[in-house]
Amino acid sequence: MVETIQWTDAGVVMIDQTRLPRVEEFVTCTTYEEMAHAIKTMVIRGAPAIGVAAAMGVALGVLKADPAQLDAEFEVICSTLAATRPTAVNLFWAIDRMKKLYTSMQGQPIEALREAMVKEAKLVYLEDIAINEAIGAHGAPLVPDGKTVLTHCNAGALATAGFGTALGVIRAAVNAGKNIDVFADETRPFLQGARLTVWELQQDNIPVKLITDNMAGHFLKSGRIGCVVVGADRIARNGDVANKVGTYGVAVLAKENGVPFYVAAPISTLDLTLDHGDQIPIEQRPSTEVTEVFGVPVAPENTQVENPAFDVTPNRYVTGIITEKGVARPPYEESLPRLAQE
Ligand SMILES: CSC[C@H]1O[C@H](OP(=O)(O)O)[C@H](O)[C@@H]1O
Repeated sequence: MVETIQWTDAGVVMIDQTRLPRVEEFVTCTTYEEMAHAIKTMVIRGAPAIGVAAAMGVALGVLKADPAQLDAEFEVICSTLAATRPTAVNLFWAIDRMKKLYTSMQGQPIEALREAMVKEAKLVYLEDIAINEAIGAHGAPLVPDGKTVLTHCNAGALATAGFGTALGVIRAAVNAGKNIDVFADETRPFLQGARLTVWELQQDNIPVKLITDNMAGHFLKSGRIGCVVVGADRIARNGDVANKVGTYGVAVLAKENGVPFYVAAPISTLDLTLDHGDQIPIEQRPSTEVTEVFGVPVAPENTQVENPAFDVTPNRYVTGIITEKGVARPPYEESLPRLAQE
């Protein structure tokens, strides 16, 4: 299993996901500023993974903060990390969790605070792996045996602390003895599918084929796809799902062809403060992600670009939302809050 991120005595070590699959290179962050940069530049990416990274980034910041300016510096640490990427709610969930711990330790010696912060960040990491395994266990029975699973982007070990959410469901189905293979959408423009999902599944010897994004409809119509399983970055209380751009199109084509469309995500991806998905902030990313591939231009100079990193899939296209506490079914306004409270 690939190691996405690790807390070490030398700093937080993570595989540089901008270099995969050609280069397996690691980055070590020793400050919260370096961690913020790693999140913003997608050295580490994926909703749960950037939540873990943010928690570790807060701990790094507290380790180096000036005890005489602690409250002011802690605020800057959290706001800097919160400003990195707007869509994945896991980032804000993790920062809020570290803030609650900080508040609960007011007046305690700096050494005790630092130790508690590091311990909490490590706990966020360990809990995420267990959560993903539970998501896998709930999702595996939903995967039709003997068929192909279509997935979009990367919601695997590389998008989490380990095991993955959508790929966790796939891993659990394979571990349960199901005879399945995977079609991975390349997922332009950042190519998480081509560069990360294919690489991950090959590491686990799970049969995977790469398809281009514009092939999804053809295969969904073919009868070959047993189900679609994707991750999520933020889910509103009505079950609208923000995920990597292109997910919406896959979901509509899945419904058109009667293919179940599942979203696999931890409860920490729910944003029950939002009534519907149109309220979810959509990150706009640099034009060069669209006009270049590994620095090679694929469009004329000065090409104007739109590059929304996510889109929102309305709940009517979502067959079920697989969480660590079970599978939510429509009406999501009732099932999601109930699951979140369990
Ligand atoms: C485990 S869900 C990961 C989720 O995050 C990805 O976005 P990005 O690669 O930009 O961080 C994508 O939406 C995945 O579904």
